Formats: sequence, C-alpha cells, structure tokens
Amino acid sequence: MLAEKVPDTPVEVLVDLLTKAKEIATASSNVPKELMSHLQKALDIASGLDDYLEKMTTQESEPLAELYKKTISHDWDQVHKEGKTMFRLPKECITGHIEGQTLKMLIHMSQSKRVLEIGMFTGYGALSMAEGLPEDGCVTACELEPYLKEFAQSFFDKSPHGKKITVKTGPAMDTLKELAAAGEQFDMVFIDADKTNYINYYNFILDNNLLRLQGVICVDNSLFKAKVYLKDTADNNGLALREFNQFVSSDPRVEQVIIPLRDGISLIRRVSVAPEYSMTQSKITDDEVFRGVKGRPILDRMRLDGKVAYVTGAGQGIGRAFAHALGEAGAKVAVVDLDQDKAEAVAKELFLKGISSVSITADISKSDDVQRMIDNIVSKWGAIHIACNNAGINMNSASEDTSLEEWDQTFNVNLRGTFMCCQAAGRVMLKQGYGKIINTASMASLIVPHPQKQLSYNTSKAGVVKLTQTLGTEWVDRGVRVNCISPGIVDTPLIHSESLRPLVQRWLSDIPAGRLAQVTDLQAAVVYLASDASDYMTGHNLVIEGGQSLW
Ligand SMILES: C[S@@+](CC[C@H](N)C(=O)[O-])C[C@H]1O[C@@H](n2cnc3c(N)ncnc32)[C@H](O)[C@@H]1O
Repeated sequence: MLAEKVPDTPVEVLVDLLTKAKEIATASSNVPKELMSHLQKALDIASGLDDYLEKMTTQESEPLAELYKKTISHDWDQVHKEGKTMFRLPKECITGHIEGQTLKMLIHMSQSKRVLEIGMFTGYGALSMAEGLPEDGCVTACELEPYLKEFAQSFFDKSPHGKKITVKTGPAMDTLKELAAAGEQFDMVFIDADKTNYINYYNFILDNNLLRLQGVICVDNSLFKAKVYLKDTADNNGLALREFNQFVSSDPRVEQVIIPLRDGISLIRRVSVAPEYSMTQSKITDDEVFRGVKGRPILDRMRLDGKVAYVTGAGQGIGRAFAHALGEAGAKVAVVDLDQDKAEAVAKELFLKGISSVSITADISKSDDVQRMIDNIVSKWGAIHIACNNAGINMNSASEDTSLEEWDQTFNVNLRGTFMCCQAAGRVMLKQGYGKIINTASMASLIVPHPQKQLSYNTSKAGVVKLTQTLGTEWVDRGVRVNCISPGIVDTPLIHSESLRPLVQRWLSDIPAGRLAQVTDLQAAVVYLASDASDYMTGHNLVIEGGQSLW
C-alpha cells in the first residue's frame, strides 16, 4: 500500500495499524522476539490478502481496464474546481477489479436480466454487470452528477456491452420514484451511493416492488472500514451503515449475508412480501400458487436434478433428443441402444455438456438384455427414477401380405419389449415408491396414417397406449406414473429413405401445422412427464402431431 493512501477497508485499516505497531516495536529495544514475529506474520497475512485476490481473480476486459485507468488518472479536484461536478469526487469511489468481477459473477449466478445501480460514478460496476448480462439484459444506472454520465458514456460506447446500460441523472430517489411509477421491476439492485440514504433506497425498493421476489440487493461498503462494529464510531456514514445492517438483519422480508470482501458487500435476497402487505394492501393470497409448490416456481419444478434416467433407442432420432433433454434438465442419463457405437457417441455428447451419462448396449426384445440394463443402472447410480421406453421399429406391407415374421418382430420390440422394460423398471420404482415411466407410442395409435401400409406398427403402438393406461392406473397409488408420448411424423433420417421420401408432400397436406415434427418439438414433453410438475398425470397419451390427428 502507498504511504499516503487512506485506508478504505477493514483490511487496509488493519494493515495501517499493524504497520504503525511494527514501527513502534522496531524502535523499541525491549520487545520480545516472539511478539515481533507474530506482528510480522499478522502484517504479512493482512497485507497480502488484497494482492492475492487481485492476482487470482479473472482479469478484467480491456474496456474495463481502460475505464479504471482513466478514472484513477483523472483530475477530479480540478473538475470540481471548474464547477463541472457538484461534489468533489474521490477516485477511490470506483468499484474496481475484484468487486466488478464479483458483481458480474452474481449476475451470472442469479441469471438476472434487469439490473438497477444506485450510484454509478464512472460506470465500472455498471459495465462489469452489463458484461455478465445476456444480450437482452439491461442496467439502469442512477447518478447524481451529469458530468459522470458523459464521462462513462464514452467508455460504454467502446464496449459491446455498453448498449445494455441506460444512465439516469439526478438524485437517485427521484429516479426510483419515476421507475416505480412506470411499473419497472428489477432482478438485482446494486446500492453504492450516499450512505445515509441507503435505508431510504432499500425501503422504497421493497415497498414499491422495484425488486422482484427472490431478487437480490447488493450493498457496497456495508462494513464501512469496520466502523459498523467498532464501539467508538462517531462518523455519520459508519453509524448510518450500522443502523442499516441492523435493520436489514431483522427484516422478515429478506435474508442477508455480509461478505467481508473489500469494504464489505451485503447480499440481501427478497424472500417474501411483508405480512401486513399480504393481508391488507393488495389482497395477496400467499399460497402455493403464489410462492410455488414447496417454494419452487414452475420452471424449477420441471428440473430433474438428482434423478436417474434411461432412454432406450437413444443412439439417434427421438431417443437422442430425449436423452439430451433429460440431461439438460439435470438428470443422470443411461443411453441405451442396440448399436454400441451410437450409444457411446450420444453418451459422450452428454458428457461434453457436463451431464453424467453411461452407454449401455441392449436389445430390448430380449429379457436378459432388459434385466442387465436395469441392473447396470441400479448398481451404478443406486436408483431409477425415469424410464424412457422409446426403442421401436417400423415395417411397411399391405395387410394381406404381412408376414407373421414382420408381425412378430414388430410386436417383439414395440410392445413385448416395451412391456418388459416397464416391468423391470417398474419393479425397481415400486420398491422406491417413486418413478416416471414414459413410453413412446405414436399418432398411429389414434389414426391410420396413410398412404403407407403398416398394420403391425399401428396395432403395436395402439397396444403401447393400452399398456400405458393399464400400468398408469395400476401403479399410481404406489408412486409410479406411466404416460406415453405419441409423436406425429418426425423428420428423422428414416423418412428420407427412397421408399418414404415421395410420401412427404402427401403427409404435409394432412398436417395443419404445415410441417413435419422435429425431434426438438418433443423434448419439453418428456421433461414435463419426467418431472414432479406432472405428478397428477398418469395413463395419458400425450399427442404431439401438429394437429394431424384432428383432420
Ligand atoms: C461510491 S461511488 C459509486 C461507484 C460505482 N458504483 C462504481 O462502480 O464505480 C458513489 C456515486 O454515487 C453518486 N451519488 C451520491 N449521492 C447520490 C444521489 N443522491 N443520487 C444519485 N447518485 C448519487 C456519486 O455522485 C458517486 O458517483
């Protein structure tokens, strides 16, 4: 630390005091060696911390580095003397590298899109947060001094993220009132302006719903050089922050933690509306619809974190799309296919996306293979929560010519195989008292697709629906739900075969949606059926065919 620098954080105060103590100790002849050594160690620990954090934190972007350099070298005293700013602005106001990266990380972690900053200065925090936002995210930055808007804007213009920032000049409280009147709301608020007003900003934000439920307020300088807890504090700002921290810590609307980074950053999450607000002001019904079942909003309820799934026929087409979808939603996925190379390739795709996966080669028309598949999964992951019985085959022939061989082969995979998978997975799930079975049926269970002739396929898929309905009602009181998905005509390599290609135009004229289904059109359905959000659904045939069965 430079000798003339005023200590700005608890650690800098410590370093200052320890340096002074060491000077006294060094000048004194009768200081015990051990005390001197402890003093030196304490000084090393305290003085090394900020440097170490600085070095270990990801480097800032070039526009941020330039903004920092220009802010530090700007003559703020001169600017003030010339009457360009109302107040003398100390350059140490700037948020800086470590805090900037912290804010950016918080934006990522909270997946915030709309951010409010109170006290922008030269825009270091605003630009750091903008870097963490998605393309359609925005930062509204409040700043008292119009001079700073101009100063910051030239740097924002140099960054690809600058266009996400809108600066509002004037007293922040006026801007807050404007934003509230316009019905604006934010996911995250960063308060870093006049300390004595923190409590007013905070209350206004919560009272006027400028922060959404579960949104986060970050407050800078909440340790205020340790003055918030030192007994002899007389400083107005220190006392204001002490009172502010105390107020927030006992406010039932929020949860708070103070991170002792730099001068302290409070993280305050809005967990509820005030009890009196819910009772009187707006007649809010504080039930599971309002707060989510077990506090989980609907998209969270579709997450599959911690769940174990398998998908048969996952080496390609619909099964591959199902495996990706379940994995993206958080499940571990066993990729099962007759073709070992294909199963391995898909398992590797999942692994690359950070999804726990395993490949299993199995022919689901063979009972030994089915049992081996189930045993492998249970011995690897200890459970099966989601069974996606998707493998199937399709052969075409006029019914008068359909051979028993074609009939048997189709039924062995599509119906008998699906039954064996349901039964083997079902036994595990019934023991667990929980499970989701999702069978792939087909629109052919409802209508007779034409002009191709596929008697055995159509009847086997109608059988899959009845299998699903029967199991779905038989097992639901023991926690196992069984549903099926009936896709329409899916655009897979299969239908581009020479024999089927000429039929595509014909099919298109039968589909109200005007196009074939893509495998991605089916992904949300499998996640929904695999998740707790669909717990009341069982024995259902979820038809996804662009309206084809209705024409
Ligand atoms: C600590 S600095 C903010 C640092 C900034 N967050 C950054 O990332 O570098 C505080 C800023 O708040 C502004 N400010 C102070 N009182 C204000 C008020 N009542 N309304 C709006 N801005 C205010 C000051 O002009 C100053 O630029």
